[in-house]
Amino acid sequence: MTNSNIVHIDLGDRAYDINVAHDAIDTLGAKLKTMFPGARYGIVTDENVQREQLPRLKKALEAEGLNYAVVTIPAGESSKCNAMLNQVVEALLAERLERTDIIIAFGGGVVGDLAGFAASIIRRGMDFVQVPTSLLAQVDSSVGGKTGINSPHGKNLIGAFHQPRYVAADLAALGTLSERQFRAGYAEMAKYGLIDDAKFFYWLEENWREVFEGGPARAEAIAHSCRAKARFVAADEKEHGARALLNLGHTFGHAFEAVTGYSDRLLHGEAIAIGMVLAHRYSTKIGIANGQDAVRVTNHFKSVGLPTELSDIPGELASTEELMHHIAQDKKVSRGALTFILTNGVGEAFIEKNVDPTSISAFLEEQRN
Ligand SMILES: NC(=O)c1ccc[n+]([C@@H]2O[C@H](COP(=O)([O-])OP(=O)(O)OC[C@H]3O[C@@H](n4cnc5c(N)ncnc54)[C@H](O)[C@@H]3O)[C@@H](O)[C@H]2O)c1
Ligand SMILES: O=C(O)C(=O)C[C@@H](O)[C@H](O)[C@H](O)COP(=O)(O)O
Ligand SMILES: [Zn+2]
Repeated sequence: MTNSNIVHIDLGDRAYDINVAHDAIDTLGAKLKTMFPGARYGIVTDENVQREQLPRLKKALEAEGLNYAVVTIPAGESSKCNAMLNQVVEALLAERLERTDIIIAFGGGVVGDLAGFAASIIRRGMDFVQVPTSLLAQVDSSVGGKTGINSPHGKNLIGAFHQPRYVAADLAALGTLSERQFRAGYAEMAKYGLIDDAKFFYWLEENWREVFEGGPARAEAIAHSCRAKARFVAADEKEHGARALLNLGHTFGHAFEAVTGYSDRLLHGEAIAIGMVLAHRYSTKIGIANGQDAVRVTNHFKSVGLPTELSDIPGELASTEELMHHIAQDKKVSRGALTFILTNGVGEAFIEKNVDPTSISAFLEEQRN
């Protein structure tokens, strides 16, 4: 792992940088002033981030004389919905932001996905900047241009690819994030190791305590994750191929989020942790992975305090039939056939098309017991 804190996303005329630094918010005003001379800013944030981190961002913008308006949404996954999208769009229009002004998504993945989608449709498309303040958003959602909202029909079913112009991942902002939210983000970080970087997963097994504590190990792990995501996005921006590997654990996980009502009963990262364990177990069941890796992943996630079992999902679990109903709405479904990200072992994930739904349903039934 290198020490560079600027990660470049190589996307031709849509290329941009991620600045991973302790002062990424404090230096943002000067950066924006250079990138977007004369622009006004529409900051979209949630109530927690407004309370804990907005004063820093305001100070950075005011120091450069930048003009801004703030739109605040309730915190949590339930805000990633059509009604809130509408409110945010109307609020930004009421501020008379012009097409050449800039939207700033200031918060976790919920704010990033929602504000990014709003930016993609307001005045047929405005530029936006991501300022991710949760671990999950810093290592995953702020990078790559997937924006959108949930539908009662399924997770992230309404959205657009819309790349940010810049990402400021401020390490100091993580100081006010709760431990549960940090753990949820850690699941997406570990995902990069499980996909194609076994060395990184083994490193995390050894160093996760330091990553949780903060300091150089955390900074290194976040920058490493951004470089991994940058590689997948640059190679396959709109998920025609290898980018689907970033969906490891998500076909199961998104169904768990849907049946728990997109609520804080189960956070996205928690759902994905269970989903990744299940992807390893299913791969073992069909004889393509050795069961030791499924146990290894389960044990690591248990050590950090992440859920790994269907029984870890709070409340009464929906029927297998209902879970399969949501799995059938996955965006990777094509001509009615399921696609899953399966694995030959840690760091050896691959895309499997034409997965038999009855086999997944039987597997989920087994996992309930
Ligand atoms: N677009 C993508 O590529 C992508 C990738 C992964 C996940 N996602 C999406 O991201 C969302 C999850 O993101 P998330 O885990 O960041 O959830 P989130 O946005 O709900 O943030 C988690 C919680 O932490 C709070 N918070 C955030 N930063 C804080 C800080 N610095 N101090 C105090 N509190 C803080 C928020 O208010 C919220 O309550 C899901 O909707 C998921 O689908 C998108
Ligand atoms: O960036 C991607 O590509 C991902 O799949 C990252 C995922 O962690 C993220 O949860 C994403 O929002 C899922 O995308 P979806 O297309 O399955 O909704
Ligand atoms: Zn995810």
